[in-house]
Amino acid sequence: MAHKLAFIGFGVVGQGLAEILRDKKESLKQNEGFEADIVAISDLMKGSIYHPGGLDISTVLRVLQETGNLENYPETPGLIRGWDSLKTIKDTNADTVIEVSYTDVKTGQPAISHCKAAFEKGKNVVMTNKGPVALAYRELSEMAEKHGACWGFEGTVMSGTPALRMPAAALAGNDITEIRGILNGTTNYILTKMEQEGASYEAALKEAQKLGYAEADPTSDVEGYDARYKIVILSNHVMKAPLSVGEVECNGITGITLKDIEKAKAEGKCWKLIAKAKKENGKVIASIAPEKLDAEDPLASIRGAVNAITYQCDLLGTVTLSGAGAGKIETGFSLLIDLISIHRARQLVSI
Ligand SMILES: NC(=O)C1=CN([C@@H]2O[C@H](COP(=O)(O)OP(=O)(O)OC[C@H]3O[C@@H](n4cnc5c(N)ncnc54)[C@H](OP(=O)(O)O)[C@@H]3O)[C@@H](O)[C@H]2O)C=CC1
Ligand SMILES: N[C@@H](CC=O)C(=O)O
Repeated sequence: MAHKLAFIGFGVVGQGLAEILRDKKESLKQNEGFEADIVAISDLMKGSIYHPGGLDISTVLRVLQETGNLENYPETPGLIRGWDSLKTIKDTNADTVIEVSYTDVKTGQPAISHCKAAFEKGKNVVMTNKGPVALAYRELSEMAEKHGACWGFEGTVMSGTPALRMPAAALAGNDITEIRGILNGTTNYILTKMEQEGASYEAALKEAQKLGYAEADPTSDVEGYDARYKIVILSNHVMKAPLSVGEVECNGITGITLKDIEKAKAEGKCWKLIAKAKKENGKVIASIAPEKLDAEDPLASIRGAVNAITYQCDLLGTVTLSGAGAGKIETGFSLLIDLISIHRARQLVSI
């Protein structure tokens, strides 16, 4: 049976997943037995459409590209327009909510309410929005479990690179005692552009925004708040150690000038925004701060919007993973892998 999806938010990442579902429809069916219908999309400014029988993805994407608004989706018998996010979550026939609205760095809202509304209805949530995972991990995990729903959030850390799934699956049994990484694509892109091309901070940030890497409010990226959310998610989910956002010391890259970068380069070093979490006496101590790295540091060679993370494991030693940290298709893929996992679990249950 095809999964029925409702999108809350339909910006860069939402459209990325829609493109993947359009372009890989046949191979996903053939290789995974996976089929999905987008039944609803509710976006703040781009409008809202719902059809219980499914929307035509190619038409959705074309209409949006040509007119910028979903209200121009052609009239079809049974089509409903104008439902807000909560009504879409509660009252459509979707079994899974794709939460890709913006990340609010202070309250995590309205995305936390979106998750709660979905779980109360027994609906799965798959999301790249970091707010709910960083601010309400425990409450939402318990709620999902209580209502028999799945909660996927691979894309909240390092986009589609399996920074959460890899340790959970392949490093299970290890005690992960320390995590260190470059977890924000926008800032790494900016620092790389400044270092390699002498670009100004402002020009590099503008490019990162154009490429779809930056947050709706890029202050989140450059001040380190986005990386702070990610280290909190890693601490709670991967290290199984409760850590709240307020406990993480946080400094961004706004104080780093072209002159600092040139100076580091002359010393054979480079500036990176480093996220760290370390278990100490049963507690996790975490921080976000720019660091001047030696060329031999494994994180020094990570360029552009690529991210990297090192897990210190008691049984396996040091394991480093690198890959995309942001981007339309890369992050769209993170939602797809969560959906495929739900699909595989559903298959196992029905055997
Ligand atoms: N871009 C990336 O590479 C990555 C992004 N993320 C996260 O994924 C999420 C989506 O990112 P991205 O697609 O880039 O962001 P965008 O800003 O491109 O898209 C977010 C969309 O959500 C809409 N929106 C905001 N609030 C609501 C609401 N209450 N109800 C319905 N729609 C709403 C916005 O509407 P409108 O603009 O029309 O007002 C916008 O279209 C964010 O939380 C981000 O932190 C995570 C990993 C990587
Ligand atoms: N703005 C974020 C997007 C992914 O989380 C980043 O640049 O890493």
